[in-house]
Order: sequence, then C-alpha cells, then structure tokens
Amino acid sequence: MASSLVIVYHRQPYEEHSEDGKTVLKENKSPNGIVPALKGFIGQVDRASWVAWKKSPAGKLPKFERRITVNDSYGSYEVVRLPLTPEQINQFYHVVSKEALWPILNSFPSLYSTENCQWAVFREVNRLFAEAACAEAAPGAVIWVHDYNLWLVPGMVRQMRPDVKIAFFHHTPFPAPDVFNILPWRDEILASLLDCDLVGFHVPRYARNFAALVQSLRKVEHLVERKVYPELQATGTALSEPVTPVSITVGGRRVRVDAFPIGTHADLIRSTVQKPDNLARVAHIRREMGGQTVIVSIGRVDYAKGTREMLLAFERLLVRRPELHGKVRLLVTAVAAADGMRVYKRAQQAIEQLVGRINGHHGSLTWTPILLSTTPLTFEETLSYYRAADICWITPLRDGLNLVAKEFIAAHVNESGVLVLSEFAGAAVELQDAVLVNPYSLSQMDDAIDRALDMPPQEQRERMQRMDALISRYDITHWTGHVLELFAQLRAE
Ligand SMILES: Nc1ncnc2c1ncn2[C@@H]1O[C@H](COP(=O)(O)OP(=O)(O)O[C@H]2O[C@H](CO)[C@@H](O)[C@H](O)[C@H]2O)[C@@H](O)[C@H]1O
Ligand SMILES: O=P(O)(O)OC[C@H](O)CO
Repeated sequence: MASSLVIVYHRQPYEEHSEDGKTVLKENKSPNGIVPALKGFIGQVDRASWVAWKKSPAGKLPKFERRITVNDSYGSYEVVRLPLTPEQINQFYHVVSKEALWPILNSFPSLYSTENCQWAVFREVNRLFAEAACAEAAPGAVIWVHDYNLWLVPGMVRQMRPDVKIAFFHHTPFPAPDVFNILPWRDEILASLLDCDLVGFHVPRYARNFAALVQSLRKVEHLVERKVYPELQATGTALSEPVTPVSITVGGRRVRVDAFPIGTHADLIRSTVQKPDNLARVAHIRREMGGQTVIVSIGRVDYAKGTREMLLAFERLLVRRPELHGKVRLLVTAVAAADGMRVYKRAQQAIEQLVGRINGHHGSLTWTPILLSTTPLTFEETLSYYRAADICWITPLRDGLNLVAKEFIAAHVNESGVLVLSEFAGAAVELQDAVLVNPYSLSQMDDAIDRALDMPPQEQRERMQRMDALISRYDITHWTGHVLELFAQLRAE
C-alpha cells in the first residue's frame, strides 16, 4: 500500500496471541506511553501505516504475515511487520537500546555500558526499518520515525528516497551535550538526525539540548529561536526554558526543530471512567480501602522512573508520622519491563524487596501499607485506580513527559485530588498546579508528600480544575492537529 504517512516505531500497536488456533490482538505486556499516543494519532489520519518488528525465529517464516490491518477503537490502519530474529532483537533493543542509549538519554552515565554492544547489528536493524518504510511510502510521503531505537533510520531513508519528507520525534529526554557526547556513535547518530526535515521533542529543554549538541559537533550557519509559549515557560522549575529553537542550518541544509508535548486521550478517559462498571469498580476499591487516604503510583519498572526513591520517601513518612499508620495506603504498579534486561531485573528485585521490608516493618495483621502489582492493569482498571486515589505520586528521576500524570487528572473529572510530580518529568513544565518536587532531594520529597496529605479540599479542587482545563485543551487531538500542520508545511516546501 502506498501510504502518504508512514509511522516507524519499533513496537507493534498490539501483541499477537494464539487462542483456540486463532490469532488475537492484546495490549503490549510492557505498557508504554508511545503506543497509545500513536494509536490516537494514526486513527485520525487517512492512508497511514505503522512499521514495527515482529519476532521471527529464522528470518521470514512461510506463514509470516508481513502486513495486517488493525481495526480498533481508534480507527483502521495498516501495520507492516519486520521479521527480526531473537539475536537481532536482543542486540537492537535489550543491549544497545537499553544498556547504552537509554542511560545516556536519561543522564545516568554511571549505568551506561557498551560492553556487550554490537553496533553493526543495531545499524543493520535500522536499515531493515528504513527499507520497509521506503517500500511503504508513496511519492512525496512523510516518514515519521519515533524514538532513539531508530536514530539511524532518517539518514538511511534520505539516501534511499530523496523525494520523501522525514520527521523524527523523541519520546524521551534529550540530554545535554556533555552527556550525549559520551556515545562513541554520536557523529553517526547526529548525521542521521540532521538528514531530517523536522526533529521533535516534548519540551523546550530537550530541543535546546539538541541544538547545543549540533553546535558542539558541527559548524552551525543559522540557529533560529523563539520565545517559549507561556503555557510551557514554568520559570523556576528544573526543566524551564525562556526560548526554544525553531530551526538549525548546517551545511546549507535547514532542519526544523519543534517542542510540543503529547496530550492524552482526555475525553476518552473521562467517558470511560464514568461508565457504570468502572464507577462500580471505583466504589469497590474505596470500600476495600476502608476510608484510608489512597496514594497511587502507576508505572513500569525502570530506574529512571524513581519508584525506589518514592518508596523510601513513603517509608520515611511512616516513621515521621506514626499517626498515619492504618490511615494511609500506597498502591504501586511497577510493571516488569520486557524480558532479557539485567538492569531491569535488578530494579524490579529492589522494588519488591523494599515493599516487603516496609510492609514487614510497619504493617500489621490488620494493615498492609503498600500494595504492589508488577503485572499490567487493563485500561479501565488503571483509570479506576486513578479515580479512587486521593493522591497520585509520580516522581521519576527523568521522564520525557509522563502521560500517567495527565491520565490521573483526566480520570478525576475535575474532582479533588493531588498530583505530586517530579520537576524532571517533561509534563512538569505544563502542570504547574501539581505539587512539583525535586526527587533527588529527600527533604523535598518528604515536604511534598506532607503537603499533598495536608492540602485542603478546596485548594485541591482549584488546582485540579486548572490542570484539567489544560490537559483537555492540549489533548491528543490537539497534538495530532499540530503535527499534521507541521507535515503540511513540510510538504509545501
Ligand atoms: N500497571 C500498568 N498497567 C497498565 N498500563 C500501565 C501501567 N503502568 C503504566 N501504564 C500505562 O503506560 C503508559 C506510561 O506512559 P508514560 O508516558 O507515563 O511513560 P513511558 O515511559 O511508558 O512513555 C514514553 O513515551 C511517553 C510518550 O511520549 C512519554 O511520556 C514518556 O516520558 C516516555 O518514557 C501510560 O499510558 C499508562 O497508563
Ligand atoms: O522500552 P520501550 O520500548 O517500552 O520504551 C520505553 C520508553 O517508552 C521509551 O521512550
């Protein structure tokens, strides 16, 4: 099919399972924010296709279905699957992406390792994605590449298809040059990104870090910047920026740069959480909690998500305020990451041990302070826990944006509730009415959870209303419109 828009993201929108001899599509076991965002986007666009990988033990199996059509609540779209062997997946994703690139993106250089990396395999897999994207693209199409796993695709596509427009979106933070330049492959990655027509980020800080990287490695002829829109200024917080780059010209070639945070499905969340079944589940959860203050923290296992630091702060709370024993409960999800990554196994073990220690030390036969789930909830269950909670405690050490924060606000439908949010999550530059906190500071984390627990209901409602208005205005539909407008400008050039 010749698509006018080809989305290239390494994960498929759904996982395939075989049930009674039939193939059924299910949500990804390791949930992430990119998949719902791209489903929300692709469902609103005509003639779009999604290129992803699918494991295929020995290259292409005879019955390997390369192309499927997905019809879901978002719309109907084509998914083209690239057959990758387990060895390719391991190197491309588990090793190079997660052991080398992920720690650098999130500014954890002490966790960075290239010990097991085979960059040639990473490059080979990127080439397979580039070839599949070019085969999908109609003349003059837009090929929109997502996330760092596919950093080399733009440069390869530029060689293969000079007629197409190439856009890239970073769902992660983008680090300062002195961290990014640790990567031995920095020049190859940057050369590929400079072959894009548009490079996008969630917030201005990451766009400025990218511009600073270009200036550190290349001779920049023009750098055009503009003032940051008031909604994203957030002066005085860790990620605030007064200006953001609009374009960078290197070697006579101009690359547009954009900083525009993804929105959530605010209307879908509000309507779903208010369905009778979900309201009944919310009532059941509240009954189970027996009038205790409920704190929820939703996420997956990742050292960048700061779950360990949040649990330690909760432990200090129970020591500092013994009057809360039996009166507060922390519900945590830390969904096991995809198999095959040692660093994530260790992170999960640390979380499980910490929960065991805190429950063992502070709990009793009638009260368990922390409930932990390491398996994914359904979308409806997630929304019900957001709504049943009094506080949502989301304090990653680094996070490109964090859609959980926006989902919590949408699920509360303008009622009371408190969002405690890390200043180092991109969403913090939007959600100024959250209780913003520096998760690297123990005392600030302690003060933040105390403020959340002691916040008067009227102040809670006022803050939630302002944040609800913001996430409703800047939702996934708004983001889709913004991106499509940028693509229209690219096509007109
Ligand atoms: N236990 C559970 N059961 C079911 N669903 C669960 C779950 N725990 C989390 N989820 C879901 O997974 C998604 C998590 O999205 P986030 O944006 O918070 O982080 P993630 O790192 O996956 O996303 C990446 O992409 C997004 C979008 O660009 C960026 O916000 C982020 O910084 C970047 O790392 C949410 O939609 C949430 O509902
Ligand atoms: O490990 P993945 O592929 O689920 O992605 C993790 C983050 O969402 C990347 O931004």
